[in-house]
Amino acid sequence: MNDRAESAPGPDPEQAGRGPTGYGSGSFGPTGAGPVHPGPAGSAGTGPTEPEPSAGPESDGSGATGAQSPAGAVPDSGSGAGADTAAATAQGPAGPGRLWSVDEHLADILASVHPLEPIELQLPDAQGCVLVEDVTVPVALPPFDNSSMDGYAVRTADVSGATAEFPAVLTVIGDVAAGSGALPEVGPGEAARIMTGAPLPPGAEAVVPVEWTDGGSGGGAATMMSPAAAAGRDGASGEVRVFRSAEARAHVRPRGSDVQAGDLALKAGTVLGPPQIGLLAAIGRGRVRVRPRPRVVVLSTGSELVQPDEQLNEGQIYDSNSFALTAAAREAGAIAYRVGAVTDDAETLRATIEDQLIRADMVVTTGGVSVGAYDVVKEALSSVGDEDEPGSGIDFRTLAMQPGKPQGFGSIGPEHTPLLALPGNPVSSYVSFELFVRPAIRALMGRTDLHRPTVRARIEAERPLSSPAGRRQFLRATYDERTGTAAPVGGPGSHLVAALAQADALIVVPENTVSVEPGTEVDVILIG
Ligand SMILES: Nc1nc2c(c(=O)[nH]1)N[C@H]1C(S)=C(S)[C@@H](COP(=O)(O)OP(=O)(O)OC[C@H]3O[C@@H](n4cnc5c(N)ncnc54)[C@H](O)[C@@H]3O)O[C@H]1N2
Ligand code: MOO
Repeated sequence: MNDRAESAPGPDPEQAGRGPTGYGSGSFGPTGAGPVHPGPAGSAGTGPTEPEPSAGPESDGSGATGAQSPAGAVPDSGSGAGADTAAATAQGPAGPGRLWSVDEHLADILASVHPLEPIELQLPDAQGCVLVEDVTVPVALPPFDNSSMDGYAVRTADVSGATAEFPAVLTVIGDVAAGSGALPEVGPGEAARIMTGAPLPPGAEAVVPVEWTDGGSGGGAATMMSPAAAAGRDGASGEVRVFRSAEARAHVRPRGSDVQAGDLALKAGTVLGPPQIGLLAAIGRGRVRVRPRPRVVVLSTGSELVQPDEQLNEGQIYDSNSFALTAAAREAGAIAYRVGAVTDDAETLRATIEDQLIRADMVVTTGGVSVGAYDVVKEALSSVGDEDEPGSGIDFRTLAMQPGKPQGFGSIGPEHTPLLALPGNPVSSYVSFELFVRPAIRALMGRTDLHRPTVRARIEAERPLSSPAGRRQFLRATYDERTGTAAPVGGPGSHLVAALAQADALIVVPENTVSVEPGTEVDVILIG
């Protein structure tokens, strides 16, 4: 179960509906989905069949108070930090009203996410993966002395003192091309025409570039060689005039000058980027042991959601979260599978997730985690844990942050696959992804650089920024490295996807700060 194919999955893994068919009908736990599946994963609920959730008063800071609202204006006018903090205080730290800090939530997630077991992968599939073995060099690079220029392989004594006026005249004994096996011996008074990368023939001590010679033409300095085919190998015989002397080993790349046999090419823990993949290929390694890229299944929930390109009817909106988060998961290093929106029906959602588990190292859902009557993720997953399995099940929490207040996290299914249930508001889900999912993906990959870089920057704004008391706020911004400033884009509203698309940074306003004056230095997370 949940076996990982060594090769990359089929084409376009992001495509909806690529879920496995015929997956066993076992349930998540005591209250898991029954054996009745709604259909292939991804096809479930792409059309809204449930009633629309009623639009309750919004408490997510999406009101008119933008980033430039007056000092002290708290955008979260609903059950914001005040209410949350009061509840937490009233009910104690472990009670249902407990407010969790961003750091606590992240720590809990990272404590339960472990690097995936290493596997052997073909080089192209290993890109972005963490190497788990020390790779040593089996043969020296370059494997033989070779020319760094197109020119003539010569004996240095023969060209000593050569000038344009008094050139050395050598007999050309043949061509040495890259890949040449049988090499001509260069004797006194002789030269072999040699191409870049070709082995230095025996007897030769240096290479003179063709530009230092007449190229066999009998005239002045050549700009290039006469093509072997076109010239009927003219130039590979006859005479060549050399206009300059050459030091021993000039334009020769010595065997082993890059790496020697037995050298450590790459050490365990290296992230395989393009140059590292190139080095492995150069030393002849076609397969390496790495931690695989995690397979992350992204599914959005909401009966109001319609896929792009489809007809938008009254009250419907396009599903943007599954696209944004699938792209973000891929960018974080995962193999991402996008599952289309699932309707607000707990059984459908449970069955869809169950269908996906076979190809998931992690599941990410969006929407349905708040307190609405149709908050399906909460309904479907609150009770999937197995009482006999410590740590199993999904825990729904209120976090002291904006956006991203409601969050779910836990593990699901027989393999205890981590599941993060993010809030549905598009900015909330994206910010939550950055803060929680991305580090978790990188932890699964065995990477040590889990987090985005954070810099200190001065706020560039016309008016003070307001932030809800008791919540760490993440304001979308553009960061200017040159001036060391960050300027908010859009306001704090969790629905502002257009502003999010302009942003490359998140301004972090601490929990105990309700107003930030322009010019103040703050932490800024670089997400671009
Ligand atoms: N009475 C309360 N209402 C709300 C509270 C609260 O504490 N009390 N919290 C608010 C906060 S904060 C957030 S965040 C949201 C989270 O709600 P859900 O996770 O249940 O998300 P939904 O209700 O499903 O959707 C919220 C919003 O986002 C839109 N959405 C959802 N999915 C997508 C998608 N895939 N692509 C684009 N847009 C999506 C959805 O249409 C809603 O507009 O709850 C607040 N309410
Ligand atoms: O502000 Mo909610 O906390 O929109 O994610």
